[in-house]
Amino acid sequence: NLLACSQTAKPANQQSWQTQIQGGSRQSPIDIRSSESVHDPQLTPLSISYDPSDCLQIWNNGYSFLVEFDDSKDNSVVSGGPLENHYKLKQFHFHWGAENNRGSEHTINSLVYPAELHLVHWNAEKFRTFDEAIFSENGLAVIGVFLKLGRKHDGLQKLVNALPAVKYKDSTVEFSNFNPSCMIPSCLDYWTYPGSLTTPPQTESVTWVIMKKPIEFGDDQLSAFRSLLFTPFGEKLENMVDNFRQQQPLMNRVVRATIL
Ligand SMILES: NS(=O)(=O)c1ccc(C(=O)NCc2cccc(F)c2F)cc1
Ligand SMILES: [Zn+2]
Repeated sequence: NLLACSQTAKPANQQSWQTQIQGGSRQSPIDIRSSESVHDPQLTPLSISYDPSDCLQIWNNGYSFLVEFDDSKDNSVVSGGPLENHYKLKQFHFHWGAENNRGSEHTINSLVYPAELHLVHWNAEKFRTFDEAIFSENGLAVIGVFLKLGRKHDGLQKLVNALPAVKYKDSTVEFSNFNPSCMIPSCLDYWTYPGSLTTPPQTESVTWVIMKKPIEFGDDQLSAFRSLLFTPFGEKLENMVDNFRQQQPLMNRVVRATIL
């Protein structure tokens, strides 16, 4: 008939107001409902090994601050768990809120954490560069670690002390000999699901590994994150806060959980 059907079928839990990329079916972040996750006995522990000498610099890219690694060698890698290949660490960054009641991108049974760490790795067995992997199925593996407020995190302080040098968008500072292993929880239990980048271009190339246990850090350390700026030197000061994306519909995905 001439009248186009206005009521196209939408996946049951897709909300019209969700900022869905065109036809996105596996967007991130999501709310992880632990009761709906599937315990998968085949999920082995993650094998994570980082070389602090691969650490190069910190860069304020106007979304977050990235600690970037030399991915020309094979020293800082993650494998095992849900990953078919070994993935090289490219950078890590954080997402946080203006206030303590928001900040993380993923949530656990709707529980929000004040910040979330993302360790971004790319599949160096299947692709030649990070830029190629970012646009490819199984191209990236991002380890997410929740941060909760409590005791000061001694390992993080070296990073916090460098932040004033990258206050403005597009500033960078040399940063070396930092081992990101200090930010991995001692409990290696995790959830895993197929998803996307949480910032543009939101490509659906990410195997997400979300650690079940948070790490702790101090109020002053979170304040240092919040004193960064979205804006370049000379422009209106806009504090870098609330740099997290809204949760996206699960659609037909299953979140798997370890039983370690
Ligand atoms: N928050 S997250 O962990 O999901 C995430 C991880 C990495 C990137 C990224 O590298 N973007 C820059 C970038 C680099 C190369 C090519 C790109 F298209 C691109 F967006 C964005 C989001
Ligand atoms: Zn991120």
